[in-house]
Amino acid sequence: MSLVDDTTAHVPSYPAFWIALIAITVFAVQFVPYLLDPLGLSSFPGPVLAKFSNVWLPWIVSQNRWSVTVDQLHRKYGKTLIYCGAGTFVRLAPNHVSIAHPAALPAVYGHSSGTLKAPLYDVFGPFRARSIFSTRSRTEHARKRRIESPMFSPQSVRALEGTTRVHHSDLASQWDNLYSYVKQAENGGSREGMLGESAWKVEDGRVWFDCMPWFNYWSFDTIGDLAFGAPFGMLLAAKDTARVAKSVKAGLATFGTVSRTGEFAFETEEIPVTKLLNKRAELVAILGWLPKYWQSIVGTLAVFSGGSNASPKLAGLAVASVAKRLSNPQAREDMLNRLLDARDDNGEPMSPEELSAEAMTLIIAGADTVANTSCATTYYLARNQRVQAKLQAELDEALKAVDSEVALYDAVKYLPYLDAVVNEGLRLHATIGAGLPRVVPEGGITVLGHTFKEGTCVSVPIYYLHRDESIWGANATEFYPERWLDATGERKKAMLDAFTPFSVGPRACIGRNLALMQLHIVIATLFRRFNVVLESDYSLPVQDSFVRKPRWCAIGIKLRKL
Ligand code: HEM
Repeated sequence: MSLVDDTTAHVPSYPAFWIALIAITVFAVQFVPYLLDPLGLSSFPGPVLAKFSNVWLPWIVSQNRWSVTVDQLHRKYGKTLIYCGAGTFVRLAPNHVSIAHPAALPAVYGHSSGTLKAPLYDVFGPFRARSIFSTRSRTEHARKRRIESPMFSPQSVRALEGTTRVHHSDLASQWDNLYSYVKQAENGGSREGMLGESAWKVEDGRVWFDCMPWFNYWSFDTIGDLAFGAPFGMLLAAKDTARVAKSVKAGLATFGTVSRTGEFAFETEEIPVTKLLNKRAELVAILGWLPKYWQSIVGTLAVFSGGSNASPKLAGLAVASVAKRLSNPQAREDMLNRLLDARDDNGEPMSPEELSAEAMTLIIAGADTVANTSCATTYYLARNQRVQAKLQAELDEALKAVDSEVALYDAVKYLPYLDAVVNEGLRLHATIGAGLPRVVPEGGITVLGHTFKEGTCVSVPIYYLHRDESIWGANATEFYPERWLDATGERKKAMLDAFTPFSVGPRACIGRNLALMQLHIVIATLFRRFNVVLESDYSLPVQDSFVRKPRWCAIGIKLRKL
């Protein structure tokens, strides 16, 4: 009798066996569908790896080249006329086609398209309950949209202006504080230092600092106040910080029994909100494109631990924001009221988890996007002194009778040059630059003469549409607000058809009116008060992960003579 179990003797242990097994598996999983082409996409051009593998797109995203690569591919294949559509259609994955044409916007995103959000959106929420942004169910989305739309109607947004003013004013005051270091330096004071977490230096009669964190402080405080009746306190502390629930589960459990003293009924901790948000954004933009079985493996890799750890902490922020607001029943009307009053078809209110999911969407979708757009617009204005001077002349004239450091929306809403500046910032930066992926419904859809089968993923790349020379002219990559004022007739129509910073259709941005108000007021307030220049003629460094976030933006400011 053998003392060893030799039943494994038939299993070859040499590497060739395993290599062969992996090769056969890869062939079966990737090449067979490629060869069979069940979605009929073989005629569309694209990178070879993208045609048979789901790894190409997440790889590009991980290299921080998402919008730019898609843009380059459309241009590349546009020059190779042998392909159908001459650059309009590019295959980004075995089942995904990017369609770079304004006419594709209504076909892919419009009310009658019938498309649904793609599985990418499954990775966005840390809660089991879906938010208005992350849900892929049409019925659930329609219910949430009905509840939340009135919060963002033009009238409701106008009513919020008063609450936002204090934060515009705090931002301007903090930049005044920074500028006061110039005078102090002239009187022998220090030439560099810190205001909160913001490093500054004095040179050439200006104070120099990175403005990106300041736009974050301002924007997050504003949304905190609008949504939950209190700012996070970032702007006054000049610090990327907020108090969050240490354990989401413990936080959620207190919602029904929350204390009325303003004290949290659970353990809390301080977190650097925007730093964690950026880490999480990097990770979800990669994970979202991977098949489900890869997501759980990749998410645990040490290299992504920052992003993985960020998710529960940001969920803790939503939980703490809701809990704090619930502890103050006397709070003025805010967005949370609307969510609290909402009832489903069975008369049931939102669960604590659903409330938190919506709160997190409001914080992230509302604050991050506005901060990034404001920063990018500031960059372009600082880089273009001609444009800045022209804007300031318009603001000086329009606001000469206004006795307030913060611009009133009524006074700046219809200023043509300011409006053109805001549009140009949204166009050129393309805060959400990627194509937003949608799944083709049963029966298929036809876009620009091509019928896509059920289950195909289609998207329209915003960054490309905003820079297409055939629409915007040879100077498409320049910051040139005049284009909005000079264009008329067919040309203006073509521009408006391609301009889609907030997307279109039933899943378009719900906060558009609020975003436009915020952008008009903050640009008018800061540029009327300060002349802003860049440290050098650098390109704006951007983290391109779903939202395009400036990584930093070093500027020098000087108080204008008002
Ligand atoms: C410059 C600022 C902003 C830009 C460029 C922007 C852009 C967008 C875009 C392109 C979408 C569609 C996303 C998709 O289909 O995946 C979207 C959706 C959304 N945005 Fe905004 N947004 C901005 C500001 C805001 C603000 C201020 C809020 C609210 C406080 C907000 C709340 C939302 C929500 C809740 C959705 C999901 C809507 C739905 O699915 O029904 N956004 N946004």
